[in-house]
Amino acid sequence: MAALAPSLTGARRLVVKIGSALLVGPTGLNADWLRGLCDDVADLRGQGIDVVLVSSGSIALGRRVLDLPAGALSLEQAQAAAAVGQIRLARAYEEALAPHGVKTAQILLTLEDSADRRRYLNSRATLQTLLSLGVVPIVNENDTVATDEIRFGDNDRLAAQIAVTCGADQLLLLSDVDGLYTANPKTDPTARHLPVIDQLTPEIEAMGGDPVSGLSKGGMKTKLMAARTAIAGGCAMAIAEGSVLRPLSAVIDGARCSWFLPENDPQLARKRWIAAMKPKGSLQIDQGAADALRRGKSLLPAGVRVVQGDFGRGEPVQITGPSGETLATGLTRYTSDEARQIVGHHSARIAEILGYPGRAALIHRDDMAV
Ligand SMILES: Nc1ncnc2c1ncn2[C@@H]1O[C@H](COP(=O)(O)OP(=O)(O)O)[C@@H](O)[C@H]1O
Ligand SMILES: N[C@@H](CCC(=O)OP(=O)(O)O)C(=O)O
Repeated sequence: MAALAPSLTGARRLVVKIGSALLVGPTGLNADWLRGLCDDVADLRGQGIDVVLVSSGSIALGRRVLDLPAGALSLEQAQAAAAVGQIRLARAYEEALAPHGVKTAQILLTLEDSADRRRYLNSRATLQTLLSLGVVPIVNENDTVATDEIRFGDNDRLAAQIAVTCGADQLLLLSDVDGLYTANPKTDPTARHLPVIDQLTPEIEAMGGDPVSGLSKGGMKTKLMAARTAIAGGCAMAIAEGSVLRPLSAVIDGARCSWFLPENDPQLARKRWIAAMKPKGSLQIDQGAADALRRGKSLLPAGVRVVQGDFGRGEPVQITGPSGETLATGLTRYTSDEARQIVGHHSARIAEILGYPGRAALIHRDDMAV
């Protein structure tokens, strides 16, 4: 059965969620661990995989800085701790990724941001743009305003929402447990590990218990809720033990984990998602390019005749045929200004025309719904 599990190196876009207990230890931030994680992230980026990090830890970090007593915090204390901890958390990621030449961005969201259409579209566009610029976004809940989220602790679900929002094909929850067991393994010695879950049955859902660790919020319950969101959106989800020094390498090398398989084909889900986007502009292509698209090829600048509209990298554009008929929607790898300069030219001339190197395709096949 384990043969069915996807591989992280096969991901196109990967979201990794980091639980508080991994990042923050008794003496504060686990700096060596964070460095190892970021080494892994940089390796994956180097392989052309987009990476988004959803990181918990602001409250755990902030409460140490503020010397707050052990045990449950009041809502106000938790919000104050989050405000203090988040600034350090974001800085720590920035410092660990900068030596690899990887840029970072901080995104703070609440669950309401995905419920409100305009805010959802804005956050999606920002994420897309950051990813198309090669940035690794560091996402957390906006704990200082999201009271419910603090009470329920929702970074597992937030991560799943982010994964679906940005069209990720894999979501990895790094936790203090190496996957889903038939019962909580910390309290039930008979609990059995489940390597691959291909359907979220009521029996599976009933296995999700609360956390035991004092720093964590959601336990297995919110991870199963996250799985529901992710797999329905065509995104495979894994739960892995993350405390080893290079946690992503460990998963790649076969460390035990649980995979939840997507209900829909991730490529198909992504294509549907692209097809539903409102185009920011259009590209009229010639007959040769239209034929190539039908044969499953990417769109090269040489086959484009006219560029219309004003769009940025990673934004949706409509592709029309020689007589103006709609052929596809795709995410462009060049801005409208760049596209206007390179269309009609062979891809080998892109660097010479723009003054910097770029991708051969104007729209890659994977980013196109025909
Ligand atoms: N069926 C289960 N399988 C595995 N872990 C479970 C299960 N039910 C409850 N748990 C608990 O969930 C914990 C993981 O969730 P949590 O502590 O919230 O992690 P994180 O901080 O990574 O979000 C485990 O350490 C375990 O105590
Ligand atoms: N947003 C909160 C964490 C909430 C949460 O989900 O925590 P965890 O169960 O450790 O992933 C914080 O940064 O402290």
